[in-house]
Amino acid sequence: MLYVKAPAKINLTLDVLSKRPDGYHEVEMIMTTVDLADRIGLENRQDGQILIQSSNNFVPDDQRNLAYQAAQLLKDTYDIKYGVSITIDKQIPIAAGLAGGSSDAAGTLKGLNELWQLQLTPDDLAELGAKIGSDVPYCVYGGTAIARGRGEKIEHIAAPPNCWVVLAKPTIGVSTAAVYGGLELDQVEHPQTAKMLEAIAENDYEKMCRNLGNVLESVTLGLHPEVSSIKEQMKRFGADAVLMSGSGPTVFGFVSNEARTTRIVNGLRGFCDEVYAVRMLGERYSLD
Ligand SMILES: C[C@](O)(CO)[C@H](O)COP(=O)(O)OP(=O)(O)OC[C@H]1O[C@@H](n2ccc(N)nc2=O)[C@H](O)[C@@H]1O
Ligand SMILES: Nc1ncnc2c1ncn2[C@@H]1O[C@H](COP(=O)(O)OP(=O)(O)OP(=O)(O)O)[C@@H](O)[C@H]1O
Repeated sequence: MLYVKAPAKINLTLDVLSKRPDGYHEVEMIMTTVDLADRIGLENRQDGQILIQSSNNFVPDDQRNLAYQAAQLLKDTYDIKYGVSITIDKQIPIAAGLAGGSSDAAGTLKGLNELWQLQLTPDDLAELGAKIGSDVPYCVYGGTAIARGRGEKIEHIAAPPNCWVVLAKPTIGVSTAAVYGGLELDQVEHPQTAKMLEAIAENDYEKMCRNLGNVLESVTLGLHPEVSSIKEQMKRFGADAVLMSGSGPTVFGFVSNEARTTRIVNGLRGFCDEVYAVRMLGERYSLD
């Protein structure tokens, strides 16, 4: 059995520049991986079948699973006769804005590249991953990056200033397509992506906190007011800065000190089931 870690990501910024003719949106977003990860087990099969087993009943166990799609794509592209049993130990909240499914797909691509000895480069895997979903190429590399296009054009940047990250996911799940669909582009307040890049380059924690921004946040807040109240609580308990990740509904808060992190986590647990204190991983390939 080969094991691969598939970490979650958060968006430090998420800007949408335009709507494209293909139905996707042109984005510009800074993402970084955090140390909350699914663990994927891969075992070769001689019968050619792809089987999925997961610790979580809400994870689909058929071709709807992005890890299944990753295995199928490799089989089809490289005419592989083997199959694979994929076990997903799910730690990342589902439909949360943390790229859980995309990271499972990326982890499966990387793991099968080894198991089936395909000798593909990370760039090859990222290009294949784009066929599965917009976040998959980024998840192949991990670390800190600015993503453009529909999310598949990746430029690696330095690790953000070090701090604690509190994640809180309300019980609702959010459909990414519905959130992009609800975006009114002429009304959005664009984040200062250039300032965030400066903050990271200068390793300036306060500047990073001041420049968090996500244009999808107001859409999700409109659909799910409970996300607003989690943001408010996180600020009230003492987070330095708070933002929704991706299309939501997970909210993250940055905290510079451990004692305050513990206080925020304990405070939030009162009315939110899924709360985690994690660290940013910073560099690409840091889990490999
Ligand atoms: C919100 C983010 O997670 C931020 O990292 C991503 O932009 C979404 O990435 P994802 O979940 O991998 O998205 P996909 O599976 O490729 O697309 C889901 C749906 O989101 C919308 N979508 C996604 C990406 C993009 N650049 N523009 C879009 O409009 C489309 O309606 C698409 O049908
Ligand atoms: N391996 C997987 N893990 C979790 N959900 C998956 C997986 N494969 C497919 N799905 C489906 O995808 C939907 C979205 O789940 P996921 O956890 O990937 O969302 P997300 O974290 O919001 O992703 P993103 O941030 O990339 O938009 C789920 O409702 C589920 O039905």
